[in-house]
Amino acid sequence: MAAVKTSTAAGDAMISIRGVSKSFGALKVLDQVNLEVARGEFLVLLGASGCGKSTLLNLVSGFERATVGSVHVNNREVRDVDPACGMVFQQYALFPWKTVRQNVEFGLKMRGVSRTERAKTAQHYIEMVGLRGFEDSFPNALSGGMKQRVSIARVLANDPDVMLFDEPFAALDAMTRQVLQEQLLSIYEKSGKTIIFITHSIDEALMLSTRMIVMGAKPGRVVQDITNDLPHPRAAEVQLSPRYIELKKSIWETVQVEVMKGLEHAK
Ligand SMILES: Nc1ncnc2c1ncn2[C@@H]1O[C@H](COP(=O)(O)OP(=O)(O)OP(=O)(O)O)[C@@H](O)[C@H]1O
Repeated sequence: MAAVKTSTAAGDAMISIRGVSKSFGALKVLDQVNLEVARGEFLVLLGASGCGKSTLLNLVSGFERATVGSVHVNNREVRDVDPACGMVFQQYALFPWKTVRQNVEFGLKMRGVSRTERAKTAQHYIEMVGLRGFEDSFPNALSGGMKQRVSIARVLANDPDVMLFDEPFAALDAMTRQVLQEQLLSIYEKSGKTIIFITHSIDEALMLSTRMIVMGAKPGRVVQDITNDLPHPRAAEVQLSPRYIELKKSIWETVQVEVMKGLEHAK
């Protein structure tokens, strides 16, 4: 699959997190995180609840600033909310008073893209996520899975360098989740976007990623960095392969140790 091409060669990092620590008052949430994400990589962040995954994503998107260290996206230091990054949240964050088309067009309208051009772009992405026929529907008439597809189309329409996903499928039922995983995978394989994706599901991480980071807690830091070399294009059958099971076992052991440590701390 030509678009799935990552490189960690110096200077080719799309995202550079350098010596980043983050505290909220007295609480140190991240400690000395160093992470380079290559252009076209699909990086999944795993780790116990509260280890700082969302905080790390918020630092990349510019919603938060590091206490120490710096974050660069496409060679530019992140100092504010950055249009180079598109974010998809667990809760859909759609405008309830706008139709599907208006939601998808929103960022383009803000950037002054002409009416014809944005209608064309919105239609392209609405169809890509399988929502043809729902252009004029309002969010409250859509299922959770459909709303999440609108969120994905909206981010894609803005054509960001980086797409950030904070547990986007966590609230969905298992079947819808699998369909959306397959759609996202196919979009990734075609677009070659750089992605950081948070999940609590090791299977979701293995299905989607090219690389997985397990974070430890208190304070949050990187404890395991694994390349996911399962071949693309991926389908559900990959879960039966010996390599899948080997990778799953390795991650599971680390995640389990970190979760147990978290529970000990909480006593
Ligand atoms: N704005 C904030 N102010 C104060 N504390 C915060 C803030 N944002 C996050 N925290 C704290 O930082 C820690 C890490 O939170 P974060 O949401 O990054 O973890 P997480 O790994 O994404 O958790 P989960 O998997 O449960 O979503 C938590 O203890 C949280 O309470």
